[in-house]
Amino acid sequence: MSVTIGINGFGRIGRSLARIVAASPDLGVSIAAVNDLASTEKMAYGLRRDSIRGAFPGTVTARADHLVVNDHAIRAFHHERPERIPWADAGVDVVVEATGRFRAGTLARTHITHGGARKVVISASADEPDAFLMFGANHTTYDPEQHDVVSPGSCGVNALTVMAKVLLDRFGLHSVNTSVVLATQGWQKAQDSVIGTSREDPRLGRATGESIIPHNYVVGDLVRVALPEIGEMRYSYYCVPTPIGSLAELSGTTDRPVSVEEVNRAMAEAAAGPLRRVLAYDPDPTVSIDVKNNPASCLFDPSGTQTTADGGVKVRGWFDNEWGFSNRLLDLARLVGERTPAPMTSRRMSWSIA
Ligand SMILES: NC(=O)c1ccc[n+]([C@@H]2O[C@H](COP(=O)([O-])OP(=O)(O)OC[C@H]3O[C@@H](n4cnc5c(N)ncnc54)[C@H](O)[C@@H]3O)[C@@H](O)[C@H]2O)c1
Repeated sequence: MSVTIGINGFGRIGRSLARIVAASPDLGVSIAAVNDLASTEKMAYGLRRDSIRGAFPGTVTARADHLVVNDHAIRAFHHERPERIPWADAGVDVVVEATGRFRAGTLARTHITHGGARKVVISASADEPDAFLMFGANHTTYDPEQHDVVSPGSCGVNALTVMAKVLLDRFGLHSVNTSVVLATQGWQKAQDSVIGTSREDPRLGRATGESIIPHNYVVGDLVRVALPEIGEMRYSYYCVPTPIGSLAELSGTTDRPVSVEEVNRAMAEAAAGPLRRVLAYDPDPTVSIDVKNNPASCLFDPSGTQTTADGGVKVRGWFDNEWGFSNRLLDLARLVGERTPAPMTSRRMSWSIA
């Protein structure tokens, strides 16, 4: 069964979703509609040409109110308010909310209450969604009866969570400290614009190419949502001028002293086994650009592992902040779309047939 999605916001994340879906006919996801303030022509151009990903491997054209991607027609809307978008008319089941503007669960829910979609996946660490579901860590807690608006947290949260999950399951983990170094985001400024920034911290309006900019984003709270056993965490988060490719580091204390080899073996086994797709493992010396187009939440780098005799451990992973995260958004869209209970009428019919 294929899940039909609509994308609100055809920016870096929205277009990554479109590229991934176009490249993966077996994914079980199809795009029925997109909404953005931009014209359909600009949406098509943004998908055809990309400074990070290169030219679109196929055809993209704008035709009346449709975006045509490799002969697949996608309805294009241009509404500013989410409650105006007629998702149901376009056959959309699950909306991926990727504008960055409607991160609040209450606002995102209007895609359901007004637009007629069944479920919403917010592409960011949302405010009060029904659930935060990090793939590979707690996505199995999804409850179709309770969870209509869900969020996978952020790209950094996912990278940290999968490494924490392996350490926690294999060795026990507490006293955790994390760092994320994030590639440039679209909302950052090329020149100082501390008044123009929508962010509270004026440093986030400083010129992105000039500085390492601290961001007081509370990444640790969301790792704990997925893995409450690890307890309180400390965290730091920095924005840097690289165009794509980000870094996550996590340190903590294990229940018993472990060796570097044990940690790396545990990560390699998880990457080849239960966490395949969300965790990748690469022993080749890696720098951030090497992770570009990697679909995992985290590309584990065994050269970053350190341990101490008293149970201290430190690990390092890379992540493509757009591509890996967009893959998780699609995983989540498929999860909530597939497990959406059938409407009452058809449910009653299937009971009577049984
Ligand atoms: N880029 C990343 O690496 C990344 C990673 C993880 C999460 N996110 C999150 O995903 C969200 C989107 O990020 P992005 O990088 O794609 O941003 P972006 O700025 O590239 O894209 C946002 C898009 O939304 C459109 N938009 C803005 N207001 C709108 C409205 N009212 N209605 C319809 N469309 C509207 C814009 O025209 C733009 O095309 C943000 O919340 C961001 O924090 C981004």
